[in-house]
This record gives sequence, C-alpha cells and structure tokens, in this order.
Amino acid sequence: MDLKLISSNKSFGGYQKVFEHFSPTVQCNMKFGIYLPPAESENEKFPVLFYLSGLTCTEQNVITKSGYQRFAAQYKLIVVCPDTSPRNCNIPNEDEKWNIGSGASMYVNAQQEPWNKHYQMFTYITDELYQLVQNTFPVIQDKISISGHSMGGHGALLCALLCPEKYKSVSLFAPVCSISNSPTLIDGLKTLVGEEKHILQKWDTTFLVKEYDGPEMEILIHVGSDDEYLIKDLLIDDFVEAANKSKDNKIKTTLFLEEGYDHGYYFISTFIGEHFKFHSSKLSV
Ligand SMILES: N[C@@H](CCC(=O)N[C@@H](CSC=O)C(=O)NCC(=O)O)C(=O)O
Repeated sequence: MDLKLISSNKSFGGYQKVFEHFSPTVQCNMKFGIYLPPAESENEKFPVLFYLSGLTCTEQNVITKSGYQRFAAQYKLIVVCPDTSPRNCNIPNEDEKWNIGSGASMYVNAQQEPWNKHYQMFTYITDELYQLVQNTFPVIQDKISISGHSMGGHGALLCALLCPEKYKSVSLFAPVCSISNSPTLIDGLKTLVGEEKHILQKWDTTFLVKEYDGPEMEILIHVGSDDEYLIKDLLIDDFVEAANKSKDNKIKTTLFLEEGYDHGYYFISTFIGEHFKFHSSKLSV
C-alpha cells in the first residue's frame, strides 16, 4: 500500500498532513487528513479520533475551518479526517448534484449499479482506513473513537452502532439521525442502496439504535437552535427518544441545543474543544 504525502504543515507543535492512496475498497484514489500531535519521544503512541465530514465537504473543511489542531495537541490525539466519498469514478452525473454522488456517500455500502463498484464507504472507513491508520501511524491500537458532522454525524453513528467494538466513544455535531426520513439525503441514499424500505432502514440510525445490543455507549450531541436543517433533516429528537429506550439502557445520550448557532463551521469551531475533552476522557480510561 503506497501513501503519497500531499501536504505537511506544523501546527500547535504537531503536524497536519494530507495523504493520498489507492483504495482497493472503493477502487479509486482517496485523500485523508491526519493530525499527528507533538511527541515527547520517538516511540510515543496516541489514541485516535476519526472525524467524518458532511455533504459537499472534502478532508479540507474540518482541517481549515474547525481549529481542532489546538485541542488535538492539548489532548494528544491523532485525528483522521477522511474525504466524504469516492471521486472521479466516471459515473454518469456523479458531480451534478450536491446531495447525490461526489461528496454525498452517506457512508453506506452501495448496492445499486454503477455506484456499487466505488461507493463502499462504510467498509472503507471501518475496515480499510481503520487498519491503514493502525498499521502506519503511532497508534494505541484499541483506543479509537469517532465523531462527525451532519451527514458525517450519521456516518459516525453508523460506524459506532454497527461496529461498537471498534470505537470507544462517539460524538456528533448536528447529526442526520434518521436518513430515510431526511428530504435532503433520501434521494442520495436511494441512488446508492435502492428503494426497498427494509434496506433503507438498515442504514437508518434511528432504526439501528432500537436493535442495538452491544457494549454501553455514551453519545455527546451538540446542535444549534438556528440550524437550517434541524427540524426537517436532522430528526435528533426521534433518535434520542429511541436511544433512551435502548435495550438495558445501553445507550446514553447527552444533547445540547445551543441558542442561536447555525449548521456551519462557526458552530463546530465553538464546541469542538468540548468534544475533544469528552473523547479524551473516554480514551484515557
Ligand atoms: N447546499 C449547500 C449546503 C451544503 C452544506 O451545508 N454542507 C455542510 C454539511 S451539510 C450535511 O451533511 C458543510 O459542512 N459544508 C461545508 C462547510 O465548509 O461549511 C452548498 O452546497 O453550499
């Protein structure tokens, strides 16, 4: 596996890097950002936080807009920021709409042709990139957590609910919590997995949380009261209600509705420090 270094910039004593590699899972070149915190010795190893971005993003949005590097250095976390979809796959209309195709993988494994050859993002994130990071960087193997924003919040929840053994903690910024009921995301999801209700629900975290039977999980959620997607697309209350009824109370949610904030990166940069503190406390146990 060849990793090509695209950029490397010193930040808060560590390094913000971007790499590109050919992914056998999604059959195209993929970029990801990785922040490596300042190390006290050559052998020092760190916990990892994956951060999944939302619709229209590349790995660059969170790197350049959230200011997370200050907190990654403070809490000594490696942070991995994948791109949000395969790109340049020669699929008809793949770049035409902001909520279908490029930048809109929904973090699922596609079943529909011609998307299924490339859009295997769930497996890319939870298997290929997960192992690549473990095998290539100075990682404490079992200390890995996940966070995400909007469509990436949906993605982070999918990863945590379907592979709970892989993630120690999960936190969400304005997450899409019931993708099969989101007018903004449903067409993109149908394009990838088809129209059958039981398959759409298989990728819907409010349905998945009702069946969850893994280890105990605490979920931290922030959302702004002026978020333009709050009522129509995020459906956070439905998720929290379902989570609160989870089997043996295995899932606990802490939801903060933050007055006046919208959906964008000014909101994320305001609360990102709290998310790093939350993950650091779970990863240091
Ligand atoms: N249609 C708009 C809005 C796109 C948008 O708001 N994208 C969000 C994620 S939304 C859910 O997944 C985002 O993170 N944008 C990047 C940013 O830097 O703000 C458009 O295309 O502009």
